[in-house]
Amino acid sequence: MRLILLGVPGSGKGTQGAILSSQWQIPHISTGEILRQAIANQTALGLKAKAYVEKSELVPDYLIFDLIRQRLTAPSTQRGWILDGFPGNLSQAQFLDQLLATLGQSYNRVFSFYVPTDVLVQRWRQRGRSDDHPELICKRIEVYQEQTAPVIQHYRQQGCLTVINGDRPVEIVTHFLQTSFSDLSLTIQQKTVNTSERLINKERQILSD
Ligand SMILES: Nc1ncnc2c1ncn2[C@@H]1O[C@H](COP(=O)(O)OP(=O)(O)OP(=O)(O)O)[C@@H](O)[C@H]1O
Ligand SMILES: Nc1ncnc2c1ncn2[C@@H]1O[C@H](COP(=O)(O)O)[C@@H](O)[C@H]1O
Repeated sequence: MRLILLGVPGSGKGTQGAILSSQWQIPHISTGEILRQAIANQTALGLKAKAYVEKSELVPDYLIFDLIRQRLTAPSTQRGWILDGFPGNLSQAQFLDQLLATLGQSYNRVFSFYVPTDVLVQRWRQRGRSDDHPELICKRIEVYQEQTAPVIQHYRQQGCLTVINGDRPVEIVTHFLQTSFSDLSLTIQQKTVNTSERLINKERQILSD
């Protein structure tokens, strides 16, 4: 299972990523969370990323590329992963496409969380993370609209995007994610069955000719 979760700050990606990761036993890779931990632990990555995260700007791509390359080539991600907050811009999306092609892998689905602004405002107030004050939230939304929204368009054009209504109770959103995913599996399974049947019929026709 390989999923990408996108959505404005506070739309619920991290909440759902953690639930699905525990249910499916695959890593939840939140770039924001990894960066916050790296900053707290004062690692080399943290020291380089700190000034950007504190201003709610995207950290330079090369730092994120190294981080994602390390995670997606690690044994722990061989069974699958849930990406949360990555790709943050189009060059990161292109990097991911290339990395997955090199690894002979692909993502199953991209989910984009939609939550109305008035609901988001309440969530930011309640969460109270250090970057949840109005000035930094405005900055993250601006970054999202300018740099991350084109990523959503990229996946929409590839036909692998599902928009999720994130303004529902947590368990309902989880259920929707699971169901839309199993619907997708069913579609894929059905397509495989149809293709196999077509091939068998073609073989029969060739043999009888
Ligand atoms: N479906 C929901 N209903 C109500 N509250 C929710 C829901 N999903 C998440 N929340 C709450 O909203 C807040 C933001 O959620 P979360 O941290 O998962 O968002 P996020 O998209 O990961 O944000 P960010 O990109 O800023 O890290 C949290 O306090 C979380 O508990
Ligand atoms: N994909 C990313 N590219 C660059 N910088 C990123 C990325 N994801 C997160 N960041 C930085 O971390 C903070 C917090 O991210 P959340 O997704 O809101 O947890 C973000 O403002 C960037 O500075």
